Amino acid sequence: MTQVPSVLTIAGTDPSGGAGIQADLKTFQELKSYGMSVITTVVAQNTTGVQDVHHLPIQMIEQQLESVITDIPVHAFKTGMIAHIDMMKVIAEKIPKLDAPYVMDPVMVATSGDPLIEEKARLYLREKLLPLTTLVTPNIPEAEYITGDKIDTTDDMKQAAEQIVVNFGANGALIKGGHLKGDAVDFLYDGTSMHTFSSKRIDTTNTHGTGCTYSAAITAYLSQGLPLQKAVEKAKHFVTAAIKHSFSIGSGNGPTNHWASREERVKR
Ligand SMILES: Nc1ncnc2c1ncn2[C@@H]1O[C@H](COP(=O)(O)OP(=O)(O)OP(=O)(O)O)[C@@H](O)[C@H]1O
Ligand SMILES: Cc1ncc(CO)c(N)n1
Repeated sequence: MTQVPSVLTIAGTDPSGGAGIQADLKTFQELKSYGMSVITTVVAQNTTGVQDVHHLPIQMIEQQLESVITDIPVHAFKTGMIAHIDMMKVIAEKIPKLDAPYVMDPVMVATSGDPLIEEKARLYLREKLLPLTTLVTPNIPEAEYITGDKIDTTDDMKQAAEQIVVNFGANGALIKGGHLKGDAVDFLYDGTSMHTFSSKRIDTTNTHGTGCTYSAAITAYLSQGLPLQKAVEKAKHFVTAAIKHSFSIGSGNGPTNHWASREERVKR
């Protein structure tokens, strides 16, 4: 009988396949962890932006979580888009039952700039969910929201990473530099030391779902028992390759390529 690490995403959907649940499941599959998903919101979106949203009833989100948890072990899980405070409350209640590493992608706006969560939910996320995380993975605007401080330089990024752990109670914080100029540099503060993950900036606008793909890859590696720093290092290689081989499809920001990164990983 094959034993496989199983991994769960709790997030919104993307019918165009580049972000959200769809990006997460593609990443889990590519990295050979068994992927499961709880949908919070059905999002009508594509490479150009968000056209509509339909939030699932709270009891349906709760039931999906119960259906998974009561049947299959979860070796690591992530959350993405959680639009409403009531959804967050249900998820916060179930987290102790999961008893596994938790990666939070604190999704607030889509690459297109469309807002994905309500203002009250942002506050709850910062006050109540953050302390439950093994790792939180904000981009620069999300890190600015969490800390309340402007981030312009790599020193500001490092400071934000440390602050999110020390002042807001996350176990680890990975600040992503995709939104700054120059190399794509991310900083991880794990409660003891600062680690740097850097790659050359790829000249592309195909960055729809990069954050989802990255946090899903970290979660998959954690489900396989890798320590946090190693999981981030390998996930950074994965997302960089996926951006390098991204698809110029759609008329907006194209999606990353989850499977063409395979050759890059085989070479290493
Ligand atoms: N043009 C690029 N070239 C290389 N790496 C990039 C580029 N853009 C982003 N990255 C990297 O991709 C990863 C995801 O970071 P990013 O800041 O894009 O996340 P995000 O804004 O949360 O994504 P999303 O578009 O899903 O909201 C990080 O490792 C970042 O450094
Ligand atoms: C559902 C969903 N989650 C996250 C993002 C951010 O990329 C998105 N565009 N859609």
